[in-house]
Amino acid sequence: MSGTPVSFDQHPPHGHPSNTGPSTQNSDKPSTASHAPDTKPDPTDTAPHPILHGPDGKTGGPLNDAAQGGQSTASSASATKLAHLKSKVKSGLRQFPDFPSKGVLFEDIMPIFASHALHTTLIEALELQIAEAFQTQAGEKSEIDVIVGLESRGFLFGPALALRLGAGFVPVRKQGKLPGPCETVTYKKEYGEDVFQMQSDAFKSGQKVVIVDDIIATGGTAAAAGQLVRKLGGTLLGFVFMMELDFLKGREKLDAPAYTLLSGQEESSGEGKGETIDDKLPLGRTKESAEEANKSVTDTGGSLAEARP
Ligand SMILES: O=P(O)(O)OC[C@H]1O[C@H](OP(=O)(O)OP(=O)(O)O)[C@H](O)[C@@H]1O
Ligand SMILES: Nc1ncnc2[nH]cnc12
Repeated sequence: MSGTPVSFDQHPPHGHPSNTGPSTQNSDKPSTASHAPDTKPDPTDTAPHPILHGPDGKTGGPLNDAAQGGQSTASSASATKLAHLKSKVKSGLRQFPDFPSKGVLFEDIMPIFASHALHTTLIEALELQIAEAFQTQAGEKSEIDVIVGLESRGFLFGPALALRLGAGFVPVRKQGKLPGPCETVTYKKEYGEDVFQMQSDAFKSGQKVVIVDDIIATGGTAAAAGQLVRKLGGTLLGFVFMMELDFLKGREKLDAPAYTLLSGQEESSGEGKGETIDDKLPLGRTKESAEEANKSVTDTGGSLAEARP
């Protein structure tokens, strides 16, 4: 039913609208469907280490890979902590079928920000994720000069993260909102087309930039932001997302490493490899609508390379 939220564990595996069986995601607590999630600390929470999506799309970012050959106690503790934080963040998500249009399973992140505890946990998790991804020290000034946040949900946590990292914050906004000379890119996203802008003097050429946003779906939005950063002469270190809708393969549109805290809409109830795109479509989405949503940036001013570095 349109507009009715479903919990993380309730939403069916994409591509299987009729499959309403239990999720196999992990032992994270399900979010509550119609009210803000319970945010009390849970001493019994023993979630396994979730997948860290590294730049190659496989398990583990740079630190994790190195860790496989002999992890230090400190990095091991940090990985365990990150796993715990991710599990908490995930408990604050909820899903709305057929929003904003039919066939889209909307991931609602707002309960996370409605809760002081979950909001705090999210910022901590993102800081740790960035420390792992870019080998910075949590709590210390990083080599990152600028966090670029994407309108509008990237504005919810980009500035807080920038403060924690000792970096500046620069917004990418929808067309017509920023004064002065701007760079402009038109792009396609999961549900429609949009135009992004960035002020031409937002940062200095050569500054090190990390782009953050809540969700990467088809990747059109993030790819467009990457183009803007490059138009300004920024050194794009990578992208960080709260969540990735894996089946839409958005990271393939990106030309810098991408890291995500959580995966969404990825379960396939054990069908395993060899699934077609039809098997991976959420809630009645047609192959045609998914392919339409997945079309690349329309006004790129340059081609997008492989996502993997
Ligand atoms: O990977 P894609 O398919 O491009 O989609 C991802 C984008 O879609 C949503 O933003 P939206 O444009 O809905 O704006 P909002 O944050 O203002 O709601 C989301 O916050 C991402 O920015
Ligand atoms: N399924 C989805 N849920 C929330 N935000 C999105 N942005 C693009 N696709 C989305």
